[in-house]
Amino acid sequence: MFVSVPATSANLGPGFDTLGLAVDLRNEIIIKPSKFLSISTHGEGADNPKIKKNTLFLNIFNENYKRLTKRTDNFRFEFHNRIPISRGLGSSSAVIVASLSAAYEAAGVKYTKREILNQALRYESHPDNITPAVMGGFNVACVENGRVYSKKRRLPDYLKAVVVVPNRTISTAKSRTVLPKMYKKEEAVYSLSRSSYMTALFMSESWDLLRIAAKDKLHQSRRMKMMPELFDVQKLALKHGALMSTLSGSGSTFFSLAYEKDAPKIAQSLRSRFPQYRVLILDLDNYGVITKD
Ligand SMILES: Nc1ncnc2c1ncn2[C@@H]1O[C@H](COP(=O)(O)OP(=O)(O)OP(=O)(O)O)[C@@H](O)[C@H]1O
Ligand SMILES: N[C@@H](CCO)C(=O)O
Repeated sequence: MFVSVPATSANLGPGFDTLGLAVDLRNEIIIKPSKFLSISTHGEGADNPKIKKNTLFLNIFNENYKRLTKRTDNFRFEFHNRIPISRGLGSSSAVIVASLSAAYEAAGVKYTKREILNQALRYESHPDNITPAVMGGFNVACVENGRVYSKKRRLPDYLKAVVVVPNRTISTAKSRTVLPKMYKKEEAVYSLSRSSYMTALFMSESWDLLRIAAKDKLHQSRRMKMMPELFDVQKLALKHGALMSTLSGSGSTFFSLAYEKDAPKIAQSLRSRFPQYRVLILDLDNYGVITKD
């Protein structure tokens, strides 16, 4: 069995815990029945003993395989990781969505993507990464009584993502602790209005107004202060034609959306100014998690 799951960029500025989209940078897992548990890890995290063990994947897989089959069986897992870990590209959501999909496939139980998404919410309480990881495309999502209600819009081929991946990791849990418990009404309205406007722009493919919609007062600049050079990344990307440029998830990656023709010059300017960071031009993803026998 083969499972492939995309990286995701959440929040998109003002859509804190609600907006997200998928990019074509995928973790792939090959799973085969085996006499003994066996794991091999390649790519991102392969040199990190904690990631190599892949406890997060195995715990979710085993729990759900047992729930679905009432059995415990052994498998061989081969992990090919491309999503940078703890950099704001949804690495934890990718693991959660991939392990759930793998458990349903291995159990031979019929399922829908919506079921995977609702199960994924048990392991990650905000839906903005898990929804595009399952569905692909741009998604707006909310949670009611333990279920995810979401709407997807496919993304066109002529748009690309330019992502700047710093070498510093930022854990989501830690990055949430720098946020205030209370917000002023003006801050809430500022971001709420832009999050709604951004959703309307994505749904109507009105890309040229995105940079107004992408501003935020809830989390972005508070988090960017932990890595102040990100303000320059954002300025430079916008100066060279990015349609919007936002902190990806809780950081440290910075995500810019651009017309295909502008992506190389945005990437080039970022590479020359920040040679220590990885700068990637990525296709957007409309498929979400994929499984094959
Ligand atoms: N490929 C992987 N294999 C095993 N564990 C992983 C893998 N990717 C992520 N993890 C687990 O998820 C944690 C990272 O989750 P975290 O939410 O902090 O970052 P992220 O999902 O990359 O960022 P964001 O949610 O902001 O997009 C890691 O510390 C590790 O425990
Ligand atoms: N909405 C989440 C995304 C990161 O998982 C946050 O900003 O903390």
